[in-house]
Amino acid sequence: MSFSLCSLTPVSPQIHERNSQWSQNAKRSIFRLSLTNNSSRCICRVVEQGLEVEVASADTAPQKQGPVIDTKEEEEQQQEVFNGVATTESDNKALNSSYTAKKKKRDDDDSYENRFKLQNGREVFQEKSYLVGVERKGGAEYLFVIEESLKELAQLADTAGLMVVGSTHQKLNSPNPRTYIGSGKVAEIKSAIHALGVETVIFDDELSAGQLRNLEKAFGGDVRVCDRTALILDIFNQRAATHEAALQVALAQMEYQLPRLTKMWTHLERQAGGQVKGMGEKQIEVDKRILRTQIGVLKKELESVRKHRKQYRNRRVSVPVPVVSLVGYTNAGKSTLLNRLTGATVLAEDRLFATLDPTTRRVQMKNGGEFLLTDTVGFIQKLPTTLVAAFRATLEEISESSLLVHVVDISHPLAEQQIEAVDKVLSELDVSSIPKLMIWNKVDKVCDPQKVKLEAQKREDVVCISALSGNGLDEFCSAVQEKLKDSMVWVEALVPFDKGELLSTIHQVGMVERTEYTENGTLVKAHVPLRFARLLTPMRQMCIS
Ligand SMILES: Nc1nc2c(ncn2[C@@H]2O[C@H](COP(=O)(O)OP(=O)(O)OP(=O)(O)O)[C@@H](O)[C@H]2O)c(=O)[nH]1
Ligand SMILES: [Mg+2]
Repeated sequence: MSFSLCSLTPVSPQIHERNSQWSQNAKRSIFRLSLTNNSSRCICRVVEQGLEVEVASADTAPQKQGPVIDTKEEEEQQQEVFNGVATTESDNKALNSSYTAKKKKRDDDDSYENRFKLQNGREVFQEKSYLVGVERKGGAEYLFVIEESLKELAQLADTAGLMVVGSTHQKLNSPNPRTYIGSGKVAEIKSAIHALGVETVIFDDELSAGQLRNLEKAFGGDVRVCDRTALILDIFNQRAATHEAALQVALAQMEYQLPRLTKMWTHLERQAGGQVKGMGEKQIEVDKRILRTQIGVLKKELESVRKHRKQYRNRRVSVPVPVVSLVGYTNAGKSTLLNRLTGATVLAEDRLFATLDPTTRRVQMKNGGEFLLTDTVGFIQKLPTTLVAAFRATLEEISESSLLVHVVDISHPLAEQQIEAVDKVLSELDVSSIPKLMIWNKVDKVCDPQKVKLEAQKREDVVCISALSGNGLDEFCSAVQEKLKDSMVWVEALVPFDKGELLSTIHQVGMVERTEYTENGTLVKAHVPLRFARLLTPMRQMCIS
């Protein structure tokens, strides 16, 4: 299959990687789409089956510029000024200002070099970004107040490897359909762009294709405009570590991209002096067709990957150990908890969206009981619908669990809003019938842990823990067991002596209340998962007779 170069609106801030700009995932059978918006370096690169299919214009990474000024000459000039060799005051001033300009240029070059940072094991160029938010007048539409939402956006930008140099917000009745913000605000941001050397402007809400285009035009130059969704997609793109996650992210990026493919080819008409009028429009159609084909191919590939995972899951189900899923806001401590309880080594760090792929590990309790614990992708407010849809299949694991453990960072000032945001996503996933347990994590970080613990005791189904220190983990396991018991059925079965392995499975997956040895076998009274109870049916009958 081959794909042609197409011109696309920017999906996200370009994270310039030194040396290997495109090849990070080259061995994976995925489509990798990276974009820049400068018309001179508009690129779409598609990688399939580990092969680079087509590449055009490699002029993407800003080349490191060599020092523009001759340091020696500059030092001599400076000496002359300080030694009073310059004859007149105007000469002095001229030399001074020339020196300042050259020094600034050299500092810029130095800071340019310093802006290459190691990010997720890759060296990336930190673009200077400026954040913009809109607060709706009288609207209780959003969970977070604008300042907090922008703070979170800054965290997202930092996670993506960008350098935030400023931010602003505006109160509006409703967003401007052309530019999202008002014209005065556009002008204000434009001045900030010049003053701060901004390269990317990030909006806290999803922008339409027209708004993106109009804003880029208004800001002028090479300034890139993107929105929260594109930024999150970019982080996911950087973090996707498995084949399935990479496919899901690529699909979400393309679906985000499709409606935004407009009017990018009008430069062709201008170059041809109007003789090829309509050519731009045609090219958009071609681009859209290419993208739709790619989306189709990706969906098929995802389907086959999922089939595989399902088969694996079915095999797992044959041993009916209850599955407990950890859900929660990003950075709440889900992976830390999984690691602590199971000795797993899932990446846990103080960054948003550290985890994308589910990881399942066995938890062995002190009383011999077991359950499987699954760590999942974190949620966030204003989670793009394209992403929820893309990750639906991964999150389906959640819908097959016996219990959902909602992990909350109780030390976070917006813990309550984060709980609401998580509940909102869970309601979209249709998992309301699964029992839930809430964990207030990071209790070691709050000012008054005792007060928080007392508050938790007053509530039903809340346990206080510190995943980091291990405090409260025994209570957590007991609470999980109690909750699991609610979803199990009571059985009394007579297990023949030659079925010893069944007896140990009952101990493993259920909660045994009593065992008695009789002439015909072992009489067991226990709570067991429904699926397993069915397996015991013949023995239950024996018991009844
Ligand atoms: N003080 C304190 N820090 C914690 C605790 N649990 C987790 N953390 C820290 O919180 C940060 C985020 O932890 P993770 O386990 O990566 O959070 P997560 O919920 O898996 O995050 P995502 O994968 O991004 O959704 C890390 O820096 C952890 O060390 C805790 O109980 N106390
Ligand atoms: Mg995690």
